Amino acid sequence: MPEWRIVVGSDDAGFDYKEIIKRDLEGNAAVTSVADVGVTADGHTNYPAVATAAAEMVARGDADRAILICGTGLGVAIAANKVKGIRAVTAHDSFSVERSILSNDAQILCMGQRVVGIEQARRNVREWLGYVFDPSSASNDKVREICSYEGV
Ligand SMILES: O=C(CO)[C@H](O)COP(=O)(O)O
Repeated sequence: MPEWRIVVGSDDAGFDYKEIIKRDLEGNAAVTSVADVGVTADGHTNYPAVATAAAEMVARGDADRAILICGTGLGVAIAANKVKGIRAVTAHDSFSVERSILSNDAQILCMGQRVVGIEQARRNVREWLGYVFDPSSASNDKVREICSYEGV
């Protein structure tokens, strides 16, 4: 079974889901650590700061993957993708979650608390943990093309 160090983050609009998903991750045998870059219950931070903090942890190798939640899952993905080497996607359905790993080798899954129901969001995370990118797959060339555009 793969083992994951996960970082989670959200803005105010994604706080409730972030907390629920964090608890799920802490109880998941495949997860060895969960770091939380905010926001806290009483704190306010705009989504770009949270998303780039989590993405930088992944880019540095301090975490394997990240989950980011905002209202739509869009802003956190845009911000996280500014960090070199990061592939962050917004995905709310099972198939997209699967392909985000198997096609795109994306390290960051973003979801919107105002878009997807909590049970689907939790399921997405459970399934996401079970997928591992296969570098010998036909998708690898395409992922490498993205990386080389970025100089990674
Ligand atoms: O969904 C968001 C960004 O994509 C965020 O939670 C809310 O952003 P806002 O509409 O700019 O307040």
